[in-house]
Amino acid sequence: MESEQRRPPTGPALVRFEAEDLGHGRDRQGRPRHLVLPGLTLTLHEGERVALLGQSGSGKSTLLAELRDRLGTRAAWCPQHHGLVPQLAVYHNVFMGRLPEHSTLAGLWNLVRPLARPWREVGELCALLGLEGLARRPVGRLSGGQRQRVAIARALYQRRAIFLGDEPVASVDPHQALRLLALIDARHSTSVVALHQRELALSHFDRVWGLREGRLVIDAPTRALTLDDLDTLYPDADAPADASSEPAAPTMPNPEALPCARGRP
Ligand SMILES: Nc1ncnc2c1ncn2[C@@H]1O[C@H](COP(=O)(O)OP(=O)(O)OP(=O)(O)O)[C@@H](O)[C@H]1O
Repeated sequence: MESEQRRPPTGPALVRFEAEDLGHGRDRQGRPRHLVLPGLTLTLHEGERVALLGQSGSGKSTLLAELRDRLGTRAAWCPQHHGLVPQLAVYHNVFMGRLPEHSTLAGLWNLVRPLARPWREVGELCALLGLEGLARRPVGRLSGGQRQRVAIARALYQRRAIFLGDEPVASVDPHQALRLLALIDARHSTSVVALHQRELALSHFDRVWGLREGRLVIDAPTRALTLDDLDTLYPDADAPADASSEPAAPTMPNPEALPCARGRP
């Protein structure tokens, strides 16, 4: 199990950024108006499971949006705020994951009267995600954790090779987070998942991308990293409870020691 979780990536590059400026909006030269990640150099390889870390505002969603653009229909997408329609039932929200694949008529018909096959498929996914019996319930009447699982079900329903998730396990307990990540892994050969649970990043993923102040400061296999390395991504985190001691200055991982400085393993 351990070796499976930490397998080194061997697949070809799926997306490569080479000193690229990522941000929001475009000026006349096609450069971002609001620059978030200047000069980003990064490669996503097929077969990798990547944890994307960094404090709020560090650019995780910006990077995921760019990956999503480049990967197009190869990637399933689970957005940060779920993107669900609260008035519609769980079934319809999950079905919308594949709406572009259906004709307009089939899509509309299915809203009124669910078609047998998607009804069965969505029901199976709901059962896997602990949402049994909720297919007809409007999403607006679900708990935060249940909504999160509906958003994951919708992404799984897309049946893509790659999974991109913006904090898809933020509202569930650690045990459930592991279960959900296992379901995601079982259905996708490659994933990039933004999250804040550092232990989970080290225990579950092959690689960490760590963003801080507009820079990719960690790009390393998890086996080469410690929790202390990941702590450096959160300079604004609360000081230790022991008020008598001087707060320790944040220590960046030694760049020479990190595999992103040494090249790929
Ligand atoms: N549509 C947008 N237009 C302009 N600036 C934006 C836009 N979306 C985000 N930003 C800015 O880009 C920066 C990075 O935001 P981003 O959402 O990528 O961070 P994040 O790491 O995902 O944060 P969080 O963990 O809070 O979701 C922030 O300064 C944010 O204000």
